[in-house]
Amino acid sequence: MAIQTDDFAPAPRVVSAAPASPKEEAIERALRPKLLDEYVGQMKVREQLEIFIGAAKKRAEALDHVLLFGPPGLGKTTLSHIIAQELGVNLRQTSGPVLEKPKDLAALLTNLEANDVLFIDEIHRLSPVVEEILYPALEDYQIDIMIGEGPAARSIKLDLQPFTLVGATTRAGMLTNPLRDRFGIVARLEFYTPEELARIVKRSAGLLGAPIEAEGGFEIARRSRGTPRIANRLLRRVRDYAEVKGSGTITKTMADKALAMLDVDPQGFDLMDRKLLEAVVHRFDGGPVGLDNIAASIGEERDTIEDVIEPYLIQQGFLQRTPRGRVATLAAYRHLGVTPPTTEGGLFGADA
Ligand SMILES: Nc1ncnc2c1ncn2[C@@H]1O[C@H](COP(=O)(O)OP(=O)(O)OP(=O)(O)O)[C@@H](O)[C@H]1O
Ligand SMILES: [Mg+2]
Repeated sequence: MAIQTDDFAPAPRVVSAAPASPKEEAIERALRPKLLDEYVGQMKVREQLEIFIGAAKKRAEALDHVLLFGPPGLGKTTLSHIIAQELGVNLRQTSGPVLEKPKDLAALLTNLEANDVLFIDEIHRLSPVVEEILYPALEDYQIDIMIGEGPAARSIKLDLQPFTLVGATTRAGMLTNPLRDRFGIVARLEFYTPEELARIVKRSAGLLGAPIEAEGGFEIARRSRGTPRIANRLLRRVRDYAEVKGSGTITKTMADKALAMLDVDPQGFDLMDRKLLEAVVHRFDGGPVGLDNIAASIGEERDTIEDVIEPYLIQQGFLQRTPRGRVATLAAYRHLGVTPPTTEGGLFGADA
């Protein structure tokens, strides 16, 4: 039997929101809902899309361009596939950093059939020259390409089939204005509630053939940082645990024990979350502290902190982003079991 190195590689971070390995990506694909109706949560986005997709289909037109943004693992890629599926068209998939030259994008665009979906992941990382090509394509379904070289070079216009661009990004703020303005539908994905995640866990357990009790599922859901990717990952780890240490059924006790072993605390925070909170509280007196200082202090990339770790801590009210830097909230002190400072002029006095 072939050994997959990946089976032995230490998991970088059990609640990291990025797919851990090619193997995990394959499992994710299998768990991905295929239709809008199976897509749990994100009511607002789903409602919008249902209407706009219905209308586009009725008129046999291309759907307006869609921008999906939100933290990793919330279902952007999944949604892009669903959009194509619901429209009944092909999906072509690429990503910002992969499109190095204008001709890379031109090749994709000219191969699209009428009303197809082009999905560009990490669209904030498109190079400016490639982005230039995209503007007229989005607006008039046309591209300008250069033929020949030197003095003989000339630019010709090519007509494209009408198409829908679906762009995904973890950072809408990093898109240039002209690009952002060309999306007719802009959808922000939100963290999921524990109830929604419990539905996802239940569905995934069914697909994986893993017996699960409602309370076991809810425990996993509650500790998944609001993120379906993490919920599915924890589910698989808890299943392993229940198979080895229990009868195979995922009960609340099994979930509790497995998650404690994985260092996921009852709030769903993992070591990195706690490290960040501890750094802000202990080393920087609760803040305000700049991102670079936090990054240096916990040995993590700035981008990872901003895209992956912080959004959930902020959404849960443990951390605040202020113009002067990051500030730990009372909830953070409480979570770490540390008495918050009561000084006037201190953190909770000065700005109040
Ligand atoms: N609304 C949902 N309902 C059910 N499952 C979901 C939902 N959203 C995401 N998932 C599951 O979570 C996994 C991760 O989702 P997806 O890959 O779409 O995230 P993403 O936002 O594209 O992440 P990234 O920013 O890392 O690209 C998918 O495999 C899918 O099974
Ligand atoms: Mg994705």
